[in-house]
Amino acid sequence: MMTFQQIVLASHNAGKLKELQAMLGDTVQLRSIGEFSSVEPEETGLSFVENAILKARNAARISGMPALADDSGLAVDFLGGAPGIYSARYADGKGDAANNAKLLDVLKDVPQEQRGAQFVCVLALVRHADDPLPILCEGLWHGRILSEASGEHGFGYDPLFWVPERNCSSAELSPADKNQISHRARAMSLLRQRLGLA
Ligand SMILES: O=P(O)(O)OP(=O)(O)OP(=O)(O)OC[C@H]1O[C@@H](n2cnc3c(O)ncnc32)[C@H](O)[C@@H]1O
Ligand SMILES: [Mg+2]
Repeated sequence: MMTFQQIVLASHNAGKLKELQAMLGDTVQLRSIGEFSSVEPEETGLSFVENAILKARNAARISGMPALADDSGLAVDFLGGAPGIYSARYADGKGDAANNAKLLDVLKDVPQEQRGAQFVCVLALVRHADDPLPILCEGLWHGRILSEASGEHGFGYDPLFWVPERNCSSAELSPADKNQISHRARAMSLLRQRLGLA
């Protein structure tokens, strides 16, 4: 069993840090890569897996600590899986509100039954920058894209993501509830098993 007291989280997204730390509890402390560097690596991979590994290696190199990365995004069926790995950059780096506005606009004439989508999360954990065997865990969360934003919790695309098992948007879930059922929760549950924390 691998034991870690502190891991650097290879993410500049405060929402991810909050969710992942809540899921890990106090057995492992996540430290943000923002404590070490404000430079974000270019996400040049063609898959969630490649980008997660790239971010984890970069953070381990900068911090000298074991590193966990989360590469995630929203895959919309009608758009052939877009924005996918480009979710953060969908509106050319203008941020969450612009990403959401663009998605609503692109789907404006698409009927409900064709608005299926899934959130994807890949977690990659490396013990050091050149780790030849990163631990990889993935999680999917199936839902639908709403035709208008709803809810104040969460971050990113949460206000547009309808959660069928709860009959509300992801941004209407309490943080604790989202952390039980989300794509990130599923990936983290697998990671906890791999680390012997489950
Ligand atoms: O790369 P880091 O620094 O971790 O932070 P990021 O926000 O750029 O993260 P990604 O590159 O993985 O892009 C993920 C995109 O998917 C969105 N996303 C991921 N998980 C989400 C969630 O649980 N709820 C809403 N949106 C989410 C998020 O807002 C981004 O637009
Ligand atoms: Mg990113």
